[in-house]
Amino acid sequence: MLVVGLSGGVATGKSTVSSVFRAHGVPIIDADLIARQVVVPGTSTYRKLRAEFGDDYFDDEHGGVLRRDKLGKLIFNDPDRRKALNRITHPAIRWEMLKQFLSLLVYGTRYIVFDTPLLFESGYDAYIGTTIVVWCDFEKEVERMMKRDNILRADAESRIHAQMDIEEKKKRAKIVIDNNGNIDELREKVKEIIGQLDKSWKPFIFRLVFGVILGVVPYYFFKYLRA
Ligand SMILES: Nc1ncnc2c1ncn2[C@@H]1O[C@H](COP(=O)(O)OP(=O)(O)OP(=O)(O)O)[C@@H](O)[C@H]1O
Repeated sequence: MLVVGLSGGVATGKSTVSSVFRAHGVPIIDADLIARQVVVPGTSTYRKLRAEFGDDYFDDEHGGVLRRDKLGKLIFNDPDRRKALNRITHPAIRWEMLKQFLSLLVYGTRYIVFDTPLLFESGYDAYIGTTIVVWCDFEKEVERMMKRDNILRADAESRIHAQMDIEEKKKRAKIVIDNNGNIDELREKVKEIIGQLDKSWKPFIFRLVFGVILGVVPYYFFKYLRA
């Protein structure tokens, strides 16, 4: 199975791109969604977060849900608290991603999209088949974020600056999508990429290599046991 990593800047259009893949029947592993799911009340990650950050960061009038905005502000300016958050949440996120990946592997999907804003920062790009970066000009990125999230320009700009430079991401990507046009143009570009991926031999090669490994490893293992 070919894994297609999808990344970009903040509000450059990743979700819009992944929705086109989804509509085409391609499974998506959505890192943002998983990051939200692992901290819902009742999970062990939730309990650890509550013990670490205290009741102020949880909204008990609404089921005790995590106050993401408040925690986001805290960790934005405090690297130690950010490390504490990552130490608690990252193992759960990685485990959930692995579970989803393995179930899709068993299911036999030709390729999947792994949608994660921190694809390059996390170093996952080194392990996956191909990478897509969707970008737009800084000014458009700021405007789209301000409109979608109803935030001030200064907040939008600082969120962009907190991430890896988009030019660096573009350099490291195999496929770069320019999202300076309108949404329909973006959708057309994604459909073209889907057409190329559908024709690609890469998923077949990945399956062949995986199949060989699955056959060869047990063969030598049992040979070794019998010797
Ligand atoms: N080509 C476009 N023209 C106009 N608006 C767009 C375009 N592409 C995306 N948008 C809008 O910009 C906003 C951000 O897009 P989207 O949510 O897809 O970005 P994202 O990269 O997934 O964001 P995030 O980094 O927050 O996860 C949305 O409101 C979306 O509708």
